[in-house]
This record gives sequence, C-alpha cells and structure tokens, in this order.
Amino acid sequence: MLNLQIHHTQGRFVLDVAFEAPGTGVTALYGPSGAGKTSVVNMVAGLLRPDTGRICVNGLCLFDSEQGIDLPPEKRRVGYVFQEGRLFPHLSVRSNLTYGMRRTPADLRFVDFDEVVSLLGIDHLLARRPAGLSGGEKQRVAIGRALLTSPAMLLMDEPLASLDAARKAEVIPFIKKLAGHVSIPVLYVSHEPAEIRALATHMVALQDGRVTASGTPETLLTKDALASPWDAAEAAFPLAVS
Ligand SMILES: Nc1ncnc2c1ncn2[C@@H]1O[C@H](COP(=O)(O)OP(=O)(O)OP(=O)(O)O)[C@@H](O)[C@H]1O
Repeated sequence: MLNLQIHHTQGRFVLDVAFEAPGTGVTALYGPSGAGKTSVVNMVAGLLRPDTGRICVNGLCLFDSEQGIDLPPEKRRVGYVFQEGRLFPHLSVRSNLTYGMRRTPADLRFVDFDEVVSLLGIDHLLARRPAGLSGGEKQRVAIGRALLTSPAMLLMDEPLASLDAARKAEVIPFIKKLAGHVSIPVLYVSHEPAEIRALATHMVALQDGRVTASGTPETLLTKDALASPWDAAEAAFPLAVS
C-alpha cells in the first residue's frame, strides 16, 4: 500500500494531497498541467521536502514530519523514469542498465539483468549508445535502468510524453508486462486517459493541488465523473490567448 498525506506551499501554489493506492500495479496520477503531479512524485522520491505529512510505501515510512523521518533519496529505493529518459550518452545500453544495479547491495537485488532485458525486448540494443536509439527504445532502456536498481517503488513521470502515437503504442505493452511481473507499486503520471485506461488499475485525479477523485480508471474516466473541471479549463484556454 502507498499511503501519502502531504501539505506543502511553494510560492503561491498550495499542495494539500492525501490518498492511498495499492501496493502493486500501476496507479495513475492524473490531472491538468500545474495540478501538482510532478511535485507529488518528487516528494515521494525525496527530491522535494513537504512542509508536513507522511509518505509510506508497503510499510516503510520514507517521510514523516511528526516522527522526524526524512530518508535521503538514495535510501528510499525508488526508481525514477523521467519524460526524456536521461540516459548517460557516453555509456552503452548495457552500461546504462548495469549502472544502478551495481549500486544496489547484492542482498537487496530481486531483479535479474537477463530477465529485464528480455521483458523490455532490448537484448539487441545492448552494445549501442543512446544516440543510436529511437525514442521508444530509449524509454525502454530508461525503464530497465530504473527497474534494475531493484526499487521498492517505481515512479514514472509522463514517460511517454515525448513520443508520437506509434512509439507510445510500442512502449505501453512493455510497461504493462513489467507492472504485472514485479510486486512493487508504480506511480505513473499522465494526463492522457487512453494511456491510463491501458495501464492503470487505480488512479488519483489532482486539480489545483488537491485530490478530486480516487478509484479505478473504469469508474473515474467517464465523462460525468471527471470531464467537467478539465473541459472548463480547456475551454477557457483559447479565450485567454485570443
Ligand atoms: N519551486 C517552485 N516555486 C514556486 N512554485 C512552484 C515551484 N515548483 C513548482 N511550482 C508550481 O507548483 C504548481 C504545480 O507544479 P507541478 O510541476 O507539480 O504540476 P504538474 O501537474 O506536474 O504540471 P505539468 O503536467 O505541467 O508537469 C505549478 O503551479 C508550478 O508553477
């Protein structure tokens, strides 16, 4: 189970978020630009410190302001996949993959190199450098690198945002397969309903720094349940720029 309850003020933006999500499978963090999705993910990763609150993953507390717990990022055992992969350009795909694995103590490793390479279909890419990969291939390698640290949780912040529709369709089945393969929670930021329907078993909708809904994509991604705040925001945008 992921239990999160945070309060944080950054500039004029107030984040007041609380939700529970399953301890395995993909939970989508859904909402329009500026809702606070990346801030939440960065707080789980330990890159941003909430003013107050509590963040626990499957019984391990990463942050608890009342108890004075604030684990540094390297102690949180969280794998992070960013929008644009951020692979090391000077290293081969194999060395990119083994980078995090080598930094994880042997007794904490539960993910096997060959297993991940086969799961993500990247065996034929191992000798190449990132510059010689397509966008979809780069993201599959970035996912493999994060997974090979044997994380207690995987954070994915719009990992498909830089890809076109065909590349997205190529990567989604791999993410789905890996989420079914490992028993850790995956927190997946997206503002695309189709992506969420394809991948997530649970979703949390954010708007203006608050949770507006939490439940299954099937129940929440209906026009009545979620469309109105989005439609209103999107309808206002063209007026604002005209
Ligand atoms: N360091 C900061 N100081 C002040 N405000 C900030 C800071 N970082 C983020 N914000 C504000 O916090 C709000 C939430 O930002 P965040 O990046 O978490 O949203 P998001 O939902 O991930 O958006 P997007 O989908 O565009 O990435 C925004 O209004 C942003 O301008």
